[in-house]
Amino acid sequence: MIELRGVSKVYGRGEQAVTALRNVSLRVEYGEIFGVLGQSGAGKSTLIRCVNLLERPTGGEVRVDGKDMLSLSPAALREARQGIGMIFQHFNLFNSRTVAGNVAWPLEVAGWPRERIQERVEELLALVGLADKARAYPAQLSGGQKQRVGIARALAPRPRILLSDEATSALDPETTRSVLGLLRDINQKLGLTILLITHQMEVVKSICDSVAVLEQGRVVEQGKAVDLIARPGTRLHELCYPTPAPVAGIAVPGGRRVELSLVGENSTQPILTTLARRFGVDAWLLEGSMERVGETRVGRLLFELTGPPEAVDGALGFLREQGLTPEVPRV
Ligand SMILES: Nc1ncnc2c1ncn2[C@@H]1O[C@H](COP(=O)(O)OP(=O)(O)OP(=O)(O)O)[C@@H](O)[C@H]1O
Repeated sequence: MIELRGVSKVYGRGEQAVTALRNVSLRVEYGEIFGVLGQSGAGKSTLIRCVNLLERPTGGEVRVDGKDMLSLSPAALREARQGIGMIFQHFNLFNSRTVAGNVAWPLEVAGWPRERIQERVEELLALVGLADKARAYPAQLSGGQKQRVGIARALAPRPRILLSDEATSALDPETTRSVLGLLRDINQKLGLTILLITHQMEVVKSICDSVAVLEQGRVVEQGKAVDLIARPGTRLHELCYPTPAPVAGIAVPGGRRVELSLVGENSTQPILTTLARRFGVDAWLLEGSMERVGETRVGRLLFELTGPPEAVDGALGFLREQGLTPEVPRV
């Protein structure tokens, strides 16, 4: 488990001082994939580097597996870092080493015997689907393959935690999907806790269990990804479903605008026809989508209801009874 409590980070001093993190608190549970989403300059890299102390926070507390990282001796910190792997946007591979040599590197540094290293490297290359590339050099690999080597190298010393610093930002959408699939796979197979930073909503939607939104060094929202995405009014919901200008301009005369989030089982009900049949209202669909957030189906419908006011009220009451909490947003 990773816990940041009131972490701040200021680079430089006096007039040159830049505050990168302001009183950041977050908690990553064992075995989950936790995403930190933010725009460029929000402080994401600083935050993730504060976990393994590649950056030392200016204030606050960093706990990893219950250990107070800031109070560790240099030797104890080196040992703690063995339990925390890291992968990077630009892979950071050694170009003069083969794929196998790159994966072996942390094990050589840790003093593993040669035969065990070879065995472990073979196991890892099989895990990331690169068993046939052991003797290739990074220059001979695609971006996705390079990131797989990065992942194998990070996993070599059997860490319990993996930090991912924009690991898919330099990859095309299809390769991104396959690398994210691999991360989800190792998360499930190895019970690895993953903390990742990203500016891509797609990354959050496809693999994150929990998420924190970082803006100007502050966590402005934190929780389960599905809950935040499905709840109108949250930052994540707005980022997922920005109301397009043409829809904002449409108004059905006398209509009540309704935004409905459908999660899990609710997403499989014929909700609009039910409203029409039971209450005699008309539903004018403005926008709708249905997608997956992790393993859960999440849908969103934006529509206007028309009909006698009692019928429309009845329809809204029915939606509330179903636990669908219709929100009526501003037009
Ligand atoms: N070593 C440093 N010295 C001074 N300022 C820094 C340093 N590293 C980062 N900063 C500043 O801290 C703020 C947060 O930077 P950080 O790199 O953590 O953000 P980020 O969200 O990761 O951005 P990006 O997505 O562009 O990498 C920025 O204003 C940046 O200019």
